[in-house]
Amino acid sequence: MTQAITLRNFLTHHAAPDGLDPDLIFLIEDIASACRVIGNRLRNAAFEGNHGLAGETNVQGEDQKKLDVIADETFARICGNSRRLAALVSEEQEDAVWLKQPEAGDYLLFFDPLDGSSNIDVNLSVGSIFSVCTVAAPGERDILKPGHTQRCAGYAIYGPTMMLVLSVGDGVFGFSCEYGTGDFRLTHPGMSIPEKTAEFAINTSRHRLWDQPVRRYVEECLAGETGPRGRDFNMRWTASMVADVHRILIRGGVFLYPADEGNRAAGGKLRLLYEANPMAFLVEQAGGRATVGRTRILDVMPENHHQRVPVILGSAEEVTRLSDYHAASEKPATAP
Ligand SMILES: O=P(O)(O)OC[C@H]1O[C@](O)(COP(=O)(O)O)[C@@H](O)[C@@H]1O
Ligand SMILES: [Mg+2]
Ligand SMILES: [Mg+2]
Repeated sequence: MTQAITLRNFLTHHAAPDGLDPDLIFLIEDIASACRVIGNRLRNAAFEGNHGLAGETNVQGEDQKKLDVIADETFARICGNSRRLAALVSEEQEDAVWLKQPEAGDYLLFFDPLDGSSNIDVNLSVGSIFSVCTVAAPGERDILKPGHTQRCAGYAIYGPTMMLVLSVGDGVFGFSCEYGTGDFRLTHPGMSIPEKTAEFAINTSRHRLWDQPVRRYVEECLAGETGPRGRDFNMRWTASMVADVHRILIRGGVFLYPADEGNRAAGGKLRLLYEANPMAFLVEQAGGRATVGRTRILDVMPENHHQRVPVILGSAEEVTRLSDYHAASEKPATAP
């Protein structure tokens, strides 16, 4: 069997028609190294006494797991020396960490070091999410970049196989980590999301809090073959965005973490800069759609570093249907 090409070979020769900036290649390789180290720390967590809480809360008021802290430190340590990296923006840090005087074309790295960390102690898949944007002008210390300006986005999934999935704006490519060498090798070229699906993912324990368009959509799916959709739907919810999005990139589906009565004041649940934007970039690159209801996630203008947004993403037909339901519910009632 021929050996699948390595991440470095792919980035150097195949990732973009005009080639990639070598400093971006170095940065992506550093991100891959950080993810490899985090994957190994997860694997050994029980031996190293790293299950459980760190005893601190992060800027979002959430209890940090020991591995949230380890993953955050790992990203900072390994990526922090990347030559043109100007700043690190982490879920676990209140403020951006500036590494150098920013110059035009320098990179900004946004990351959720460990996503789905409530799944660690029950030994289910978790991940790391990342996004890379560029500094537009010398001295600019603006990290509030809309998602359509991302240069690269991706995630690592720590599942039965450790994988790195990424896009530099020309399709989505999945690399599996080879046991023994630790190399990431291209195993999933040109990942694409089928337009149609019969699988949805949402935390249904929040049903009582949903708005009418989401309630309508889910109830129609649950009604199955005899309902308005005329077919049966399957449901999955992992409580780890990386695992839920990975499933959609492999076999289609739609993922919803909408605004509801319980999270509206906060803006939603998922964070724009290091969860929603990178996943929306990947989903669009794979032929799917990603919205906050009607508006494209990638067009949301960020207002703050840890901003939360509603997220609806996946197979284009279902996301369009949900967007239509939102539009219909916003129309003023017509006079009788
Ligand atoms: O527990 P809930 O409300 O279903 O939320 C699950 C969501 O929260 C998250 O775990 C948030 O990520 P973190 O673990 O990085 O805080 C998402 O991965 C997931 O989609
Ligand atoms: Mg997360
Ligand atoms: Mg996290």
